[in-house]
Amino acid sequence: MTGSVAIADAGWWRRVRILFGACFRAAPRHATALFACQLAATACTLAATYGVKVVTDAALHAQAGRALAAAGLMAGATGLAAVFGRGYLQLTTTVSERAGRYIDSELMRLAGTIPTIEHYERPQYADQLALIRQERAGMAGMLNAVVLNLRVVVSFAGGIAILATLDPILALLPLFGIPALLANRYAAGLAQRARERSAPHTRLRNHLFQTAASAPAGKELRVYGLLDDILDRHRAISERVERDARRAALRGLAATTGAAVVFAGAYIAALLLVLVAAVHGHATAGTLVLTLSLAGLINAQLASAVQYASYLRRVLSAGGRLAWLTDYSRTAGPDQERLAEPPVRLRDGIDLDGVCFRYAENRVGSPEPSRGRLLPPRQPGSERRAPETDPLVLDQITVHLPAGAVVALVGENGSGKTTLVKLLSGLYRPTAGGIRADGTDLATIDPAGWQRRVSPAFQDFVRFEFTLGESVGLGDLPRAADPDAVAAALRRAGAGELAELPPHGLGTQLGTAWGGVDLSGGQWQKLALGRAFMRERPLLVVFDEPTAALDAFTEQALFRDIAEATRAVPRSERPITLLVSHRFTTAAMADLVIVLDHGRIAELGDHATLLGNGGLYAELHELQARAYR
Ligand SMILES: Nc1ncnc2c1ncn2[C@@H]1O[C@H](COP(=O)(O)OP(=O)(O)OP(=O)(O)O)[C@@H](O)[C@H]1O
Repeated sequence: MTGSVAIADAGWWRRVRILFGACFRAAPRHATALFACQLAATACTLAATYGVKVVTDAALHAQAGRALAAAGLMAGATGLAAVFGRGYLQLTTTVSERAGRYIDSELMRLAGTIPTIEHYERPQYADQLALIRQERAGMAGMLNAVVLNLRVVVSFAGGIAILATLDPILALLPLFGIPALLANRYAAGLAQRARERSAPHTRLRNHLFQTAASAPAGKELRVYGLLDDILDRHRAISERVERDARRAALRGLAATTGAAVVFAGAYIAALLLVLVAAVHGHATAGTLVLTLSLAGLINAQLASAVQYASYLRRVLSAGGRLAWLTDYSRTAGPDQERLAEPPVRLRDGIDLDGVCFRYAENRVGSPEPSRGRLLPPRQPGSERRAPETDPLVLDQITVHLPAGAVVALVGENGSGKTTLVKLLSGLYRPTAGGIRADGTDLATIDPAGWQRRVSPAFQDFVRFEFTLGESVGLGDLPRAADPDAVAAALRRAGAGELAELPPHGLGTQLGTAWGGVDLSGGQWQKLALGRAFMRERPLLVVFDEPTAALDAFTEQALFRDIAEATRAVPRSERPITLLVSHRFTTAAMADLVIVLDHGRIAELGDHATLLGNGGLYAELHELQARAYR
């Protein structure tokens, strides 16, 4: 394990390389042309500025030919600067769009390749991701930011060189711009820190907005009359964010205004110097006009430098987050070289050996190792540091899940069933203890490989608003476009009739937001079940209450079919089937029932034995049976 990963770990040079790499990889020709255009435009602007002196002096000395030629060259240089400037703008748009697309895919890839899901629940990680999403458009402007700063540097250097030829003292003028640059750096730092401080509040504000503006929450908002409450919360949190940003902006403004006054004083002094020299005949009128133009150019560049330097800083700090995410996704995953492939078939089964789990690091307010740092998930062999005070959600779970068995997991709300399912699916790693598949520790098996051999139907399944066929076919991407495979999976999920859903059967678009069809809660659940049936040779099939929206009889029939279909396959070919349900008719079909109570195994055995024991299982069974009588 490489330890914690911090934003500050990514040096400036690395950030530049990452973002430059994105721009040049996304649009190599356009990026090169963009550079050339901006440099050419800058050179033309400087040439046109110097032309002012030549034209003025030639006119005053009645050198009409020289004045006309210089004016013609000036006009040409100005025209060319405008053409290059337009070309530059066009190229900037193209490069930014393509680099933005490239960075978006990179972000999706990085966030999605971390094999476990613990990081999604860590506040610090969520804040960083929210900031990355906010700043991702800015990252694509890296090339633009560099080129604009380069233009400022070239204009400055050119301006100084020309001023030095007029009077060496005038070359000192740009030095008075340094306080402005420092003040800008200070102001940008203040604004950045304010943004980082506000990240959790901004995230909450976005959540409130999404809640108030999204369709799924619409029903409860109306029925419970929650809108005003949400608006109040949104207003309060927004004011807090804005107050912090305003305070930082005011302090920054005070610093940059002071620095601007310093430059204005130097500007006036330079003009007086040339004016006095002109009055005494030591400088020509052309020199005076050129000094005026150059001082104006430098002043404009200075204002731009302040803006562009802060733009570059922002882009680079966003680049730092991208570098952080790159490192985080690399260190969060296990060492690929030491990983084994999952077994082809389970011969013995899955053993849980003293498995403990706590969500310690994910809790809001859990101690941070250090500012801005995140601990990657535990690697094999290293114990996670979790405060002893945090409750264990799973405590000393030791059980053997025999190969080919149908196992039911029952227990009251919050007893740890879903958590156990996620551990078995390789989405979390145990805080202590181990899980072994045919004797091999899951921590040493490639998590992505293991997850490819798990067929899950989760309680909080996703409603993929694609076509109906795609929504089911996603369960096994290589066969996603095979209508026979999709229809068969739907039949196994007890939803064969959905294959004929009007108007286009499997080709029917789902989701009214896309002009498609909406399904009932139960139908959406059956699609999620269908996805779980797509995989051909899973080692573990998990149904984590995917039938909560189905009536008891449908659920019973469905699980009976699943159990029968499983048992029809030779035992050596069967996956382990894990059923999580609150209905005891379902548990009765299992070979083995695990009763969880407050994260511990309360009872273990088959339905008949557990009923005979007269323990928690029998008690809950009796309660439910009474409710149905
Ligand atoms: N992401 C999380 N972060 C922190 N705590 C969590 C998280 N998910 C679950 N918990 C806690 O872990 C405990 C077990 O939750 P789990 O979802 O595993 O229970 P369950 O038996 O599946 O419940 P249910 O029957 O209601 O689905 C609960 O106390 C819950 O509050």
